[in-house]
Amino acid sequence: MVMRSVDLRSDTVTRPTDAMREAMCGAEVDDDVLGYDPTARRLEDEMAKMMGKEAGLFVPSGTMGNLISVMVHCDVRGSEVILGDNCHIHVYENGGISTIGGVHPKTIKNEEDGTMDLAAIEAAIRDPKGSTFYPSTRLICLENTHANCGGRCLSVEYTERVGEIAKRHGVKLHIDGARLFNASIALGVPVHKLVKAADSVSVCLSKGLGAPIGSVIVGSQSFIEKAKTVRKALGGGMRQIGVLWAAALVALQENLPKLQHDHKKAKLLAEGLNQMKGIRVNVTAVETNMIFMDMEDGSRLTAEKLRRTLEENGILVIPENSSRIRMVIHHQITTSDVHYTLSCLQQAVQTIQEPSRN
Ligand SMILES: Cc1ncc(COP(=O)(O)O)c(C=O)c1O
Ligand SMILES: C[C@@H](O)[C@H](N)C(=O)O
Repeated sequence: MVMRSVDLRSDTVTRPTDAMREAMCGAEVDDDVLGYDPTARRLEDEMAKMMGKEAGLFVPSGTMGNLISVMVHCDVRGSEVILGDNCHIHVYENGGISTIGGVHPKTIKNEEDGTMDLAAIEAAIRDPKGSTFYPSTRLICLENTHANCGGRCLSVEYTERVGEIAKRHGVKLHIDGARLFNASIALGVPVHKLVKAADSVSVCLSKGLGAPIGSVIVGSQSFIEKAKTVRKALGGGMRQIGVLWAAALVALQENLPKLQHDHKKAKLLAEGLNQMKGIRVNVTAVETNMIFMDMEDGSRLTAEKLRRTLEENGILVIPENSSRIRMVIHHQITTSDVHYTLSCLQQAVQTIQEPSRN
């Protein structure tokens, strides 16, 4: 019997569509190290235009996009970057900005909504007069949407305020925009407005947009030229990348309009989960495609028990910790998959909490 499969582990799990595979087969390509792959160039220019920046550069992953951006902005020894203590760059990128980039992190507490307190950001900027002892602050990093805060969106107003602080102190601003398009759709704001204050942005096409691989960093022409050199040094210079970018172009056309449906399905799932005994979801905090499902104390529910039961029903999720599960909606999750997940979870919760009844 073929087991139904519902993969809620992340929006990075999507498979290329037939249209993407077709585009990959017929992609126009060239050596992107010795010159410019024409398909890559087309998408880099298109992304830069969408973001309101001068230029763009393909990178194989969002991790590399962030690392390159930090290394270009912090190209002097003793540089320091201000970033959230729960942001992807600090938590999930192997400490690359320090171990590879040689950049010192100065973390500030991420609030539940993904922001960092504005006063705390400004207070964290080192006084240049103290340069005998202190690292020198060269960059502030934001993350929009904020993955570890449950896909929360940073507003234009907040981003502009951080940009003003950065400008006031001669510091650059980078946005990890892995899911920037989700923020744009959720807020009803074009992406170029969300990143106007940023000197650089890293945007993933391999997340909600459903491309099989790839991110793009955008910024000034001179920033992108330096980024290209750092990308090569990191081994990210690739040859006929048009094969990959062709899929990303299709993803941009096919899936951008679908993000709003991902958000609606996330809300539907969150509301259904919240009805279950022993389960708690902050439904208001579900702004985009991510849901954090918490098990209440005394509920006899654990993330591992639920993960295992769901897996037995073909539903894949990732526990955040012993009493929290993350679920991420993407364009290959149907509304029927959401209902199936809810009914399997309802059954699991009942079985675990009232074993005598079954
Ligand atoms: C917010 C955020 N930034 C960056 C990344 C890194 O992207 P990649 O997995 O392509 O390295 C991810 C996850 O993948 C992410 O969720
Ligand atoms: C786990 C993390 O690296 C990935 N960005 C995700 O959200 O799935």
